[in-house]
Amino acid sequence: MSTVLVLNSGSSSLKYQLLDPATGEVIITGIVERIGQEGGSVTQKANGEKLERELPVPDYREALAILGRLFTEAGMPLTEAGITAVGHRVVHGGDVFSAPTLVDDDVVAAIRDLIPLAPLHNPANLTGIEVAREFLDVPHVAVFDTAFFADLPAAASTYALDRKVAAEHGVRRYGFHGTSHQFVSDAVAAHPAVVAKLAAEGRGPETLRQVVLHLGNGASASAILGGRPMDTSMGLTPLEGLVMGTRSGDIDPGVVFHLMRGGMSGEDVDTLLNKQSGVLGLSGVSDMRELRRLVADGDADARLARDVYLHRLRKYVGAYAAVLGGIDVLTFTAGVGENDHTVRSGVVRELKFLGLTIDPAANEAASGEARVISVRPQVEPAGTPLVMVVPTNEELAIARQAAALVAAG
Ligand SMILES: Nc1ncnc2c1ncn2[C@@H]1O[C@H](COP(=O)(O)OP(=O)(O)O)[C@@H](O)[C@H]1O
Ligand SMILES: CC(=O)OP(=O)(O)O
Ligand SMILES: [Mg+2]
Repeated sequence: MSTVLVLNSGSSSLKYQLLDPATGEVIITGIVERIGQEGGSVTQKANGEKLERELPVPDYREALAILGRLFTEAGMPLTEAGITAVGHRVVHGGDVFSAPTLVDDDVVAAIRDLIPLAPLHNPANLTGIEVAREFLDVPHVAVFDTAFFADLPAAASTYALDRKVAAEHGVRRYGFHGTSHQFVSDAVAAHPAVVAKLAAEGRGPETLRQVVLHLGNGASASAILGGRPMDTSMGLTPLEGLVMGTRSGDIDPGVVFHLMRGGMSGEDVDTLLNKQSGVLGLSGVSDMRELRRLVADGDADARLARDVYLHRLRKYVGAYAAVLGGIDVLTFTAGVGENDHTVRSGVVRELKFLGLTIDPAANEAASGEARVISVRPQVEPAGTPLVMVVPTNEELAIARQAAALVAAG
């Protein structure tokens, strides 16, 4: 069997999956957490068995060494796992990378040069790549979150700043979670309900207008026409746009200067907006499951956090309807989008004017499958938009792209 190891290195965690890109079968999946901190731990699932262990993880080198040992324990030593490529999630590709790229020393240097654009994400991605290249002598492929959005229309990617300053500092909308937005929007376009809708309306797939809401810890929206992105909510960094677990999303840039004049350093404000804001800043919790519990208990801060979260989502769906000239399919994905039916109904219920509807039974049914959750009339009038839930799978998308590049090479 030919397998791909996918590594998603975060600032303090290493998520990994060993999978077969041809079938999508996941052989081993795990996460090493609290790298370089107290209380390191690893959780792995292999052969239907879950293993959890607390152990010191001083750095990435040790995280990968742990991964190697646990693969051996699971009866799949790294050298015998049939690994033909390692796929690395890299968050920021800047203007340099717009497609999956075979890693060599020059690519490593270019990702390093992009650190000023993604100081929270790229250093960890880079460390993951450097250490993994020492451990595994196979082709390594970098798959960039920004790639799908590389050719956004200029009107969407350009900030209205002094052009010289923007060009000098690489300031533009790059967009993130692109692997997910592409995977999910492709799955939507191929879904039988969507194919049937376009056929009934006598339209080609190039006219399909989609809004995708990727709602995880980080969250972003995209407007997609015929498979091509027209706009997306994250910008120069993954801070702009929707309200997230710990990130503010859109704020008046004047807030930054106001806080700095009030005594906070740039570093302080960066930490505030990225790590202490969003749902966490408003309610004290960042996990939507906990927020739901607090709202159910009548907690006023939690209710406001939820209202702000939903208000922002509705604003973006409305804005993207305007960008696309209408919506054919609105899709929810990622941890919150796939699992929290109250967020879905909270967004859609207020958007009847766009023709969007929600079928409570379909919305609340637990299912891991791609499905339609809008009301399905017996005879669907042409032009009725669909609302869908489509599970994302960034690891499978990365594995497939890595395998395809290696096969082509
Ligand atoms: N059953 C659920 N109901 C509501 N929210 C959920 C549920 N399961 C997971 N989530 C949310 O999904 C989030 C994580 O989403 P995920 O896409 O895994 O994010 P990330 O990749 O950024 O870590 C969690 O913070 C949690 O709030
Ligand atoms: C780019 C980004 O925000 O990623 P994540 O959601 O994994 O934090
Ligand atoms: Mg994610």
